[in-house]
Amino acid sequence: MMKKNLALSLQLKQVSYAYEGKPILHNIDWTLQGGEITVLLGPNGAGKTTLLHLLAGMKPAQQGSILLNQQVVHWQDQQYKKRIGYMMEFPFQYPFLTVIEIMRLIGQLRDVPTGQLEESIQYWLKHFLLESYSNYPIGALSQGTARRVALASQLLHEPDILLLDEPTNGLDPDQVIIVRDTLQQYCSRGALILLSTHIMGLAEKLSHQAAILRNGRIVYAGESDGDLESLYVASK
Ligand SMILES: Nc1ncnc2c1ncn2[C@@H]1O[C@H](COP(=O)(O)OP(=O)(O)OP(=O)(O)O)[C@@H](O)[C@H]1O
Repeated sequence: MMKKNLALSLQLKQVSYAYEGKPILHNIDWTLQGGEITVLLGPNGAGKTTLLHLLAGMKPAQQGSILLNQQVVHWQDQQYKKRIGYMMEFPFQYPFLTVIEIMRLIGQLRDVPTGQLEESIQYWLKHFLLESYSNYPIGALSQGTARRVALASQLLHEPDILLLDEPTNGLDPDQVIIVRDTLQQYCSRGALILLSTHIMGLAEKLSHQAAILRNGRIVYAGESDGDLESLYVASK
């Protein structure tokens, strides 16, 4: 069993968010810890992606704040962003770039030194069985392959906070296992991992902590060693 990394925490304090006046997240109070995988569950439209956007610094919280190790972080803080890997639900907007091109681009944007970047790219390509696709355009890949590229791309700068929006969508069972094992290994180094998923089996196998978001409110947050599905149903 991995150890908690008490030196790393991410906290939402009274965070609210609305789209065009329509409230989506309501006064969220929630703390995530390094060395743990936390899973975020909730029905379609509950606000999971919006919450991940706020943690990734893609947009500012309209009320409340986000704290890294008890210090408030500004949503555009570049030092904060360098510590984050964010695998989005629909990750790639550049279908004509090849796998290696997109990985280089993302690594460069994250300031990974060139030599280290090439080494890291080769490591993760091999790890996710992607070597034979390195010169394929992203747009020519299956959904599952593209998602593995997306995850590999977010690990190049070795972030200690990893946010993942439905990371196993479109993956076959073998690939789900590779992703699961990768996240467990990565977490055991002390990283903080938060993923949203609709797949209860994955959530139960993978996570240490779980939260259930319904209508923009966290209705459960705690350890996920029990029967998450029953908890989920009971939280309606
Ligand atoms: N850019 C936007 N403008 C207006 N409304 C939005 C925008 N993005 C999301 N919403 C709305 O906010 C609500 C929450 O969306 P969000 O994507 O955060 O939910 P989710 O829990 O991730 O859903 P899913 O499980 O379907 O991915 C939804 O009602 C959605 O329609």
